[in-house]
Amino acid sequence: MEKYLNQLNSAQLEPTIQIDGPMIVIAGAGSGKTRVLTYRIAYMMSKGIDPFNILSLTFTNKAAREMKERIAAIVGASEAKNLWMGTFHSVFAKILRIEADKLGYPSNFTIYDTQDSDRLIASIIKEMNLDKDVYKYKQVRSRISSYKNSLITVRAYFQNPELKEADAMARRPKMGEIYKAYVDRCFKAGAMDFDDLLLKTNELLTRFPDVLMKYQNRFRYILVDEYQDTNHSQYLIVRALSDKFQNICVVGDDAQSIYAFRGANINNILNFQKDYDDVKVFRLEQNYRSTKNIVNAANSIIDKNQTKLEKIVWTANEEGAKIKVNRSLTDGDEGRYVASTIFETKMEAHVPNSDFAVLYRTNAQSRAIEDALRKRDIKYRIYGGLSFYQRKEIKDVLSYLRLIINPADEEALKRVINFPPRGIGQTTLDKLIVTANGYDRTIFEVIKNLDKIDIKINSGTKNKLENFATLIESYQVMNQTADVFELAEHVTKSSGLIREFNKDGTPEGVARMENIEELLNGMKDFVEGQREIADATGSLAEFLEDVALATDLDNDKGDTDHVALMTIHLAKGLEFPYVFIVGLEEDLFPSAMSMNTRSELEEERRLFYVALTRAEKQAYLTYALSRYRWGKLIDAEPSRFIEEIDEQYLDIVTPIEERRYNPMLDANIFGDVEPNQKASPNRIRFKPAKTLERKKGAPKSEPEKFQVSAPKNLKPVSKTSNGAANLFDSKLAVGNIVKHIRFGKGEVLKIEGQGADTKAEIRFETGGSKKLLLRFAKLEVIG
Ligand SMILES: Nc1ncnc2c1ncn2[C@@H]1O[C@H](COP(=O)(O)OP(=O)(O)OP(=O)(O)O)[C@@H](O)[C@H]1O
Ligand SMILES: [Mg+2]
Repeated sequence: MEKYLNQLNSAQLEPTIQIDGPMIVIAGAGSGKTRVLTYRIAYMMSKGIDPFNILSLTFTNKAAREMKERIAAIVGASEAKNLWMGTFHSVFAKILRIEADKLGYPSNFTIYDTQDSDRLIASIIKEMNLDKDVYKYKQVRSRISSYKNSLITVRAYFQNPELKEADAMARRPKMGEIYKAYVDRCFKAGAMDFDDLLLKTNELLTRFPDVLMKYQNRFRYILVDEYQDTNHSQYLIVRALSDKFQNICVVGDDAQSIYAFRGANINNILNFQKDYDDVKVFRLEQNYRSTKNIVNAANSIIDKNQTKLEKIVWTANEEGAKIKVNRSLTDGDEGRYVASTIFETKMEAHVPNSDFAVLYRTNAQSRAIEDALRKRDIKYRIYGGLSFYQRKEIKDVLSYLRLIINPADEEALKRVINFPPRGIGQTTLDKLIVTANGYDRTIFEVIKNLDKIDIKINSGTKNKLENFATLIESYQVMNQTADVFELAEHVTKSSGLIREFNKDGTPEGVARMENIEELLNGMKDFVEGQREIADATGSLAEFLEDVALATDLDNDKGDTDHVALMTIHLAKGLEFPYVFIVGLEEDLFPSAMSMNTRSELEEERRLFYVALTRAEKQAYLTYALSRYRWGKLIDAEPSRFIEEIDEQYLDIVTPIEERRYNPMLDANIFGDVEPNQKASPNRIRFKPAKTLERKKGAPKSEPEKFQVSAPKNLKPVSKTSNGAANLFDSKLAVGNIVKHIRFGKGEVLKIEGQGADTKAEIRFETGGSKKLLLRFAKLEVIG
């Protein structure tokens, strides 16, 4: 037997060497699903299967790259080159380029990113004179996205009165018209958005049986990772392609299905056995990633979900440390806790930054963490959010490049026609758009034919427009001989972009220049790197495709040693020795928007399961008692997910819950009690109540849920270690001047409420007055 197969346990070996027929591996986190896929491909190749016939679909391009590297290490780099591996989007974008003409698209079609789609939708809403507060472009985009992922084309939309009714009920009766205009405009611009890459592939495979047959014969063996998060459109593609040979292997974990909000359908995994004949089902039970504590805690969490496939997950790994639960006063404190813990762990355990990940529910939470890490001089990187390629200056450069390849690209043209400023105003652009729509031509075609068509533009402006077109055409000529790097270098200089960004001399301007430099460096790398890949030529078109489909995770060259900051959604499939899950508060995680139904709440719980199972050695759960959200400081209470974990797996650094005022606990809030109470018999404990699920509509505060018992030897104190007064005990009066750790100096305007609920309204010098709950606010009386 092949030597590398020794690196699998017997349960993993079975699906690895099962090559023919439909099969599914359903298994919990960290049990080696991705490993099975990787080794299976290597095994198939060693059995003589042509890599050309293997299609492997992964969740990120990074995952595909890593898999390919691993396979290359086993079977040799030259063999692995020919594998088709990547995300659904990147693989099918390639196929669509080959077959584009069948669908009436140019093979060099542009891929619109969400920013491009948003801009186009906003522009259509404006052109149609619709109320932009009713027709919010992001909501409209996500609605269009859900039509596309359910394969509802414009025609299907108008044939189905129920859809129109549903949109009318949602106060958006013109949704269908916007959808149509959007689709028409994309088509005319030679552009596909992300959803089109799947929708058009489906169209291709259903309308052209010969094309379907071609790819069925080509992809005789299909493998899909993270199958639980495929949407309907992806599902149909896989079905169609695998229909002839039925050599389809999918792996997944229903407990990790977390993309329902983007159309992922958990039923795809649940129904797999019904979709094919004689499906072989494999289960893996041993987790290799995490300690016993983490595995057991994760099991205890997911147990609370009703909709799930029963699974066993166990590990032979060591017991490990308990999961640390930490409470902070504010999000700022939470950040400081994370940063100092990382700092200390690094010192003690001599581990690199890259051993740590901080995971959060929403991107906005990263700021407080970043601040604290910066203060500690700990290098970090934020994944997600605005990707490098979406930064303004980068998009400007890319827009010029996109126009070279596809001058019909309306969004690229609108971006740079007057940037750097060349005297072509918005009025002119509006005229061009209206004329282009009227003649059913592209804006670029209109510019090229100004003399032949009916458009009122003065001769000065005409000249400017013609010069712009000539500039783009000169780049097109250069593109025939120059490589991406040479071309981009020329474009940034001759278009005036460099001059424009250099002009202001501000730090922002400098940063923009550095980013452009970084882009050019990346292009140089790309040109060099492409020589290593079969079929790749290092062309501009290839570069733009890479960029359009790059997720932020893909840009990670692994060159610096940094702490990873990302949303939980992005962390799927990854693993880190130390994982912080921050912001574990009701309304944040679980999200306030996902608590209306049981199924939404169960998806949040799966998200928590995904987060926890990323940790190898140590997991930290943190929450704050107050947090800035939407520009306001609001009170928060601990997430139900903390309560749901069996407490034997937890090490509660600070007491978990005090919904009623408790002086013992307050002493601790103010930092008088040493947090390190690990060995103390007097630790504050809580006991979860019988029913852990909060009933819909039930009040949030249910004090009887917990039996809080305070350690006897703790005394409430009124002075914190940094000297600020515990104002709950003190006599704060109207007119006092106080200092707040965050807002600075302020005057007390009003005091209301009693006991634990005492609040003070304070007008701060930094602007505005705020109401603060005294037992949480760190106030120092200074006058
Ligand atoms: N038989 C094995 N021996 C040693 N290590 C293993 C074995 N199987 C898996 N691992 C390791 O365990 C970790 C988890 O494996 P893998 O990422 O394949 O799990 P997964 O089921 O895909 O997890 P997830 O559900 O999070 O995607 C990896 O570091 C992997 O290398
Ligand atoms: Mg995996």
